[in-house]
Amino acid sequence: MTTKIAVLGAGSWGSVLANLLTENGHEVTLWSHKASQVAEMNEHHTNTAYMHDFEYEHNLNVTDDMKVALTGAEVVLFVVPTKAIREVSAQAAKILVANQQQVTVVHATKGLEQDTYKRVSEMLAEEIPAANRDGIVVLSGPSHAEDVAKKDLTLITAAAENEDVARKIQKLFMNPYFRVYTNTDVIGAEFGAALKNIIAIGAGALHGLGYGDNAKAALITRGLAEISRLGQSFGANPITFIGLSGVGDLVVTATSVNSRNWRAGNELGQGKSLSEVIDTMGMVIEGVATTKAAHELAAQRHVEMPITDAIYDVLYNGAEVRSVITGLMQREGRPE
Ligand SMILES: NC(=O)C1=CN([C@@H]2O[C@H](COP(=O)(O)OP(=O)(O)OC[C@H]3O[C@@H](n4cnc5c(N)ncnc54)[C@H](O)[C@@H]3O)[C@@H](O)[C@H]2O)C=CC1
Ligand SMILES: O=C(CO)COP(=O)(O)O
Repeated sequence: MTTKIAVLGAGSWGSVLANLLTENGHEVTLWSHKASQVAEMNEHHTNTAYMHDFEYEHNLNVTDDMKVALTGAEVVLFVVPTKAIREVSAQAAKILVANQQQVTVVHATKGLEQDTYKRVSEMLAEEIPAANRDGIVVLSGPSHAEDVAKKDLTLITAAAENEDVARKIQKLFMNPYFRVYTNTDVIGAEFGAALKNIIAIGAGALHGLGYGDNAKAALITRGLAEISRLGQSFGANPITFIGLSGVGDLVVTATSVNSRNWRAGNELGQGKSLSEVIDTMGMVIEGVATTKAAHELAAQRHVEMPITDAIYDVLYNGAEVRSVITGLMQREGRPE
């Protein structure tokens, strides 16, 4: 059955998800706020600023008019960076309310809001109270756009409090190379998604400094412990952190050259400054802002997150990566 879907955000992930949904036979309109990008995608079916050497389905509609994208849509997928979620969803809510339209809201964004520390689904629930028919569905898991574009095998999770709604979204995305599981632990899925980016920066930094596989495996393992601690303090199910949206996403992000967060960490490890790294990436490095939010949130809730704190010191206080590693290694011995 064909579903009419609006995808808001045409960076690497939004555009590739929109392409996959189009391949799956749905009627998809992708919205971008950049007119030049819309022209390129409609005329040449390319999106060179975000995806090199990739040709999109020719029947994927791209527009810079959000009303065109939303009108008639049954499902709206948000894939803008965390810092743009409120602005874009408030704009969408106005259009949906004026249209008297009810939609299923899905997001694939990975981060926490600055200062409020809210999860993306909390922001969306606040911004789209009237037009949101089903609660929010979170799409998360180990899924670099670059691999999905190549139709490499990818498995992710659709998390929603209402399992029927998660199943509905699962069906839209499933195809022979893209397998979707359902989960009802929205809190766990979102904390796993947001916090793994912090650890990926750390893993990249270890690589940039020349550390070996033992160090990287240890960082991933102890990183997962602190992700899980903070998530559980909000009621997340610990099992979620050993699933696709937990360890799955952590492993891919903390080991892949496709990861923007890993690459940022690698460049920091090689001695570049944070501003240089941000200026040259050209895409969002969610882990930088999330490190600040998680560091502050952990302090507020008295949750121990030593790796996050160390990465915060590197990113925000100018600490040397090697010296924070020494600090972590010399912490008092404790049971695992
Ligand atoms: N790239 C990937 O492989 C994956 C990314 N994600 C998540 O998806 C989200 C988006 O990431 P990417 O697509 O990689 O980012 P990106 O940097 O490639 O693209 C972001 C897009 O959002 C647009 N945008 C930025 N600010 C905006 C605003 N204020 N209003 C409207 N549009 C705005 C940009 O123009 C761009 O089209 C992030 O939270 C990321 O963690 C999740 C899974 C995979
Ligand atoms: O979340 C991702 C893969 O699952 C993408 O991570 P990066 O933003 O680090 O590329």
